[in-house]
Formats: sequence, structure tokens, C-alpha cells
Amino acid sequence: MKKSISSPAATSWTSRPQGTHAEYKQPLSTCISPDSLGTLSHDTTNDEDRWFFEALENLGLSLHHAQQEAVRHHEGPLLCLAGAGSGKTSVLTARAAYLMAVSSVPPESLWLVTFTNKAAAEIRDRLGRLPGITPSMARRVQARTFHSFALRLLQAYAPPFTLLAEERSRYGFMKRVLRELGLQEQFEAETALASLSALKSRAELPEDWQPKSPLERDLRRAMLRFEEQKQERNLKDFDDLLLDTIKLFEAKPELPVKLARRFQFVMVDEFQDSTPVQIALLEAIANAHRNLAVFGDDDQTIYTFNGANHRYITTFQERYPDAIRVTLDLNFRSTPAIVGLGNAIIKHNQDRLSKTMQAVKPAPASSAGTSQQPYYLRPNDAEEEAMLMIEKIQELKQQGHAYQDMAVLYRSQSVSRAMIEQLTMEGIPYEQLGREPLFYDHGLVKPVIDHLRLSLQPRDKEALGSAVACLYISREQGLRYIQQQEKERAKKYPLVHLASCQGIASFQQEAVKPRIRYIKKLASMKPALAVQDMRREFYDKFTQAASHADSSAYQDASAELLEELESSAKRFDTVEAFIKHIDELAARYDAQQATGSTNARGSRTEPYAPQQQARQETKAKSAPVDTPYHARDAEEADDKLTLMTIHRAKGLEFKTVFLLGITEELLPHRTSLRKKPPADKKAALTEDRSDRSAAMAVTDASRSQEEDVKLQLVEEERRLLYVGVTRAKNQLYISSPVVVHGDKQEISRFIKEAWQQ
Ligand SMILES: Nc1ncnc2c1ncn2[C@@H]1O[C@H](COP(=O)(O)OP(=O)(O)OP(=O)(O)O)[C@@H](O)[C@H]1O
Repeated sequence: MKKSISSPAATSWTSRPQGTHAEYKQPLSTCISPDSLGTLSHDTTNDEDRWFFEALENLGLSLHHAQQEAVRHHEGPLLCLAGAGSGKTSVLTARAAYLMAVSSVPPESLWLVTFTNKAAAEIRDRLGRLPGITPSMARRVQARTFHSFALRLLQAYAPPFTLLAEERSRYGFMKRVLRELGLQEQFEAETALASLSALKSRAELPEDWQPKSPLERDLRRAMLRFEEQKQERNLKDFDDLLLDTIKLFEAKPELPVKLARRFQFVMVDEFQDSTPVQIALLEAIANAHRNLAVFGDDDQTIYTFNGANHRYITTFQERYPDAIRVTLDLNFRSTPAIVGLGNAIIKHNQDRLSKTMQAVKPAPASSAGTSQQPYYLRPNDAEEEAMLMIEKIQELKQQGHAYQDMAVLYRSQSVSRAMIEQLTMEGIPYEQLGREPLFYDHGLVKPVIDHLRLSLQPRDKEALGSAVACLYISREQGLRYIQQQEKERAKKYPLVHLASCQGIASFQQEAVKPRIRYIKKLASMKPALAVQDMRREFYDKFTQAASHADSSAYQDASAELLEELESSAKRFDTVEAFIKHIDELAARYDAQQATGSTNARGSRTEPYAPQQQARQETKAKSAPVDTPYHARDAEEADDKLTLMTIHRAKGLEFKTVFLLGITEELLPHRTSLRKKPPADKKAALTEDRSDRSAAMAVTDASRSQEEDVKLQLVEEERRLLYVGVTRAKNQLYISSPVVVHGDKQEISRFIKEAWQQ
């Protein structure tokens, strides 16, 4: 029989992805009826703890058999393999309460390891409200991330040091090192830092690493110099905290023994994203008593680029053969259609422990404009995507849904550019979890914008600073010189003074006049062409835009940002109009951020914070912004939409979730689809110590290893979509733009596979 293909709809939300065959059925999960759940949830036959579970029920949490088994588990290793929305964090918290309230374990004996500081605070808060637990007991429990735990230990037992907490400073350090060693052309600071972090997450040091090519030798030199400079200044960064704690344990073997005596019960949340160095730290303490309970979902490993390895959870029982395994496969969070879609996506991964989630929650009664099934959109591009999504958000809001129950999730910052821009311009209140710089303030984007700005206003001081830096001249030195010269002889193009600056090299002096001619030319160009031209002029060597064959994942991400800038610029006919739009957007953005933003601190985006601050000081004051009436209203009620990357959404849930950019090349990301996986990704994904050195080599890696890395990269992308989908409780909206950075792209293969099963 010939399959009929559903007709291409005008751009609107549909209940199946566009182009799917009519006979393909929506993936649904089986649904446990509330009746059978009743029998599951009343296993309170044990007189000793009946009161505890009954009190939990009174608080609205009726734990079923398997959940109770995990909560009751006392001594010895426990693996709680819990699918998305199955109550993993709820069970971990209940178990901590049970140990204290029923088994009389002192709060001080518990160490709960969380993935973020925010999660630690939430667990402490939740604990204080559980049966038999007073707020003071909850406070005495050590709920901490690995890093926070290690920092405490080092502060107590190691010689004093200063924490290099800001990513910006670390970046600055590496940049200086690369310049000092003459390696700034070979490596970006981020790439060198990422390679160093990858090494350290494996509990290794640059001095242990055997480079296999001249390029690797240079990289190692940079790493060693970076480490040396930190040591000279008595600084430690986040990567050092865990590694130095392991070293501390080696120097003071009595310390882990003492800690094991104190922390008799260790529990780890999000165990699937543990790194080798975290495992080493954990085992140094927990292996003494083996009261180690780990909670996780191998299907939600999404931090391998940070050194995480989900094989720690998939092989936990090989490491601890006596471990009790409890599998939680009932999903309490989402509707059957959302659980079904999640199952249908993730089942295509090969490297996973088999489990199929069943929904507990019945499908909600359909009300106007909402339904239990996911909705799909195939907009033309990111602009249309944002427009239609905002329309839907506003429609839901009018139907009584609060903004704070809705989240917009995306793979990377460049995917969110149009959405943030339109939300900002329309004054819809939103909050970004993990503050991102405004797209146009990004370290790679800003110099391009500054050159456009300079073509219109040659005396713009901040833009001048960017132009100076792009000539490889120290920004401070260059600006100081220009300022001095301007006092004596003001010029129409102040940059020209640098052509006669004695303090800089002659090749730099010679580059000044051609650069001014170049900047002048930009003013009359179409903005998209100007951006394209600058990409070639400033960045092509670095982003390797012409050939992605050998570029690193970081270079890919950079190229993506610049392509997005070009897409954005295409909307404008003149440079003037483009810059005017950016200024207006920035003023509105800053005004919105300034009004009670409670954003979480995003340490990886710190380098850009000062730019925004500078702009706030210079521009926001001079550009008064009218916040639309409806935005002010909502702010008063503190009702805001949440925007964040899928990575940051881990562990969270929202009634309504919007997924942006679920298109080939965006998710799965193009880096994971390359014929040859990038070297920096390989470094993070190759496990064996001997393999790892080869993985970091730019050229030599065996084919089978390469195939394995490619499979892992795609599977990680599939997990990322799985995490995104399973954050939704009631409604899910998935959008797949047709045109991405000028090229036509298919709907993500992960969605198609899910429907074609
Ligand atoms: N036995 C239960 N009865 C009712 N609701 C439950 C039960 N167990 C968990 N829940 C609810 O299900 C939702 C998901 O729970 P939780 O966040 O603990 O799951 P999780 O496994 O940690 O999720 P994920 O790994 O996807 O982040 C929460 O709203 C929680 O309150």
C-alpha cells in the first residue's frame, strides 16, 4: 500500500511533525491506572516506619513499593536507577529523612552530593519539611556539590590559597600565557582551557600527558606554563579543587579515614554525570564503609564534554557486586503522550540500560487550546519560530496559564537569539537561568558589531577599544595613546594615531591605515555582507568556516555564533538600521535585567558580564525605555517565563515546555554529525588513559575509536533531546525551523525516528 503523506500545513502548530506518514501513530506510553497504583503505594506493613510513610502521604507523597525499598535501604551499596520524572530526587531526600527520623542516624553522618549548589539548597529546604526532621537537623546535613565539599576540605586542611573563581580571570590568564609563548595563533584560550579541564577531570596532570604531535607539545607547554603561573600566585581554579583534594588524601591518608568515620552514609544525585576525579574522591571516602547510594539515569548523561562518564552508572554493579538495584520506571511528572515521546526517542540509543517508562499521571482533560499531546511546528526560520512561539505563549497566558509555569529550552545560545530578541522587544517578562550575555555582547560577536559601529561613529570609545584589540595591540595601551594624541590633534578617525605610535611593532603600525579604509567601507555595505566580510577578515582562520573537516567543537560553536549574526543582519538594509536596532534592544534588555532579575550565576558566561555592565553604564542611561504596560503588570506579580539551555534544565520540571531549534545540525548538533569527530570532543569521550592521549592528538586516532566516538556524540545529543522533552509535565511544543543559517534542514532525526517506529 502506498503511504499517504500528510499535506504540508501552513505554518501552524500540528499534532504530528510535518511530513510524517498519516499511518504513523503518535508514540504513547502505557499508563498505570491510579487503582493499581493504590495497591503499589500502601506497603506500610512495617510497624516501625508506618508513621513515616503515612506522614509522607499526608504531605502528598505516596511512595510506591520500589520507592519505599530505596528509602528503607540501610547499609551497603545501592543503585537507584531511575528514569526521568520517576521520583529519584524525591526518594533520595526521603531516604535521608528516613535515616535520621526512623534509623536515628545523626544528621552530621550524611553527605548528600548534588549536581548544583541550587539543588543542594533545595534538598536542604525540602528535608526540613519531611516527617521527623527539624530545620536544624536539615541544616546539619552536608548537602553539597563535589566542588563545594572539596573547597571546604582544602580550606580546612591545606595551606591557604586564593580561588580563581571567575572564568573571565582564568581565560585572561590563559590568553596571556598563549601570547607569552607565541601560541596565540595556534590555540584559542578556551580550547587550551577545555583540554586542560578534560585532563584534570580524569585526575591527570599536564606533566603526565605524553603529547604525540608538535601541536600537542605546544598545547602541553601552554598548560604547564598556565599551571606554573597559578602556582606562583598561589591560585587554584575549580578544576584544581577535586584534584588537589585527592592529592591531600595521598599526603594525609588519615584524612579520608576520618571523613569515612564521620560520613557514614553517602548519597549521590545525578550520578550519571560523574567524572573520574569525582569518583576517585567519592570512593576514597565511601569505600571504607560502602554505604554508598547512587541515584541516576544513564539516559540523562549530558555532560560528557565536562568529562562525565555514564559508564560509572551502567557498570556500578560490576564495581559493587553486592549493590542492591532498585529501578524506578513509573513517571509521575508527565502525561502519557510526553512519556511516550521520551521513550520513543531514547530507545534508539544503543549504549544504555534498557528501561521503558510508564506514565502514572492520567492525560489531563483537554481544555481550550491545550491538549495532552505534544505539538509540532515547522516555521520557516528562527524569526518565524520566535514569533509563533510567542503568540502561543501569549495565548496560553490569556487562557490563565502563568508565565512561570512555562519554559523555553534550547541547545545553545545562538539558537535562542531570535526568541530573546522578540521577547525583549515585546516586553514579555522572562528570566534566563544561567545569565547569558546579550547575543551581540558575546566575545566573538561584539568586535564585529563594534567595527560596524565605528564605521558610523569613528570616535565611539568602546568600539575603538575593540578595533585596537583586533589589531593585536593592547586595548589599554592603544586607547591611552589615542586619548593623549587626541588632546593635541583631534582627528576624524582617532584610530589613525596608532599608525605613528612608537610603543607598538612596525607591522602593527602598518596595519592601521588599511584597517581604517576597511572600516570606512563597511558603512555603505549591506549589513549581512559586511558581517560576512568581517568573518572572513577576522575569524576565518580560526573558525575554519570554509572547511569544517578539522575544526574543534569550540570552533564550530564560534562559527555558529557568527552565522547567526549574519542571519540576524539580513533583516536590515543598512548598517545604521542594524546598529539602531541593537542599541534599542540592548537598552530594553538591560532595563529588563535590572528590574529584579534573580538569575542564577552562570560561571561559564562570566567573561561577558563586564561588557554588559559597561554598556549599561554608557548606553542605558542615555536611552530611556518604555516598558510596556502588560510587562510592568506581570513583573509586579513576579510572573516570568523561564529560558535556559537544556543542559541547565536538568532536574527541573515545568507545566509547559517549548523546545526551540529541533532541527538537523542544531539537535543533533553539526559537531556530532561530522565524518571525523573533532579532537576536543574525542578527548572528552575516550576513556582509557592510553587511548586518551591519542584522542587528543589532532591527526592520529584509529578508525574504530573514531566510529565509537561518533556514535557516542550522536547518542549524547539524543539524550539531550530526551532530557528536554521529559521536563514537561502537561504540554510540550516542539519547533523545527526549516532554514538554519541559510541552509535548508530536515526536522531532527530523533523526532522522525520516534514517529516512525
Ligand atoms: N510516589 C509519588 N507520587 C506522586 N508524585 C510523585 C511520586 N514520586 C515523585 N513524584 C513527583 O514526580 C515528579 C518528579 O519527581 P523527581 O523530580 O523527584 O523525579 P526525578 O527522577 O528526580 O526526575 P528527573 O531525573 O527527570 O529530573 C515531582 O513532581 C515529584 O513530586
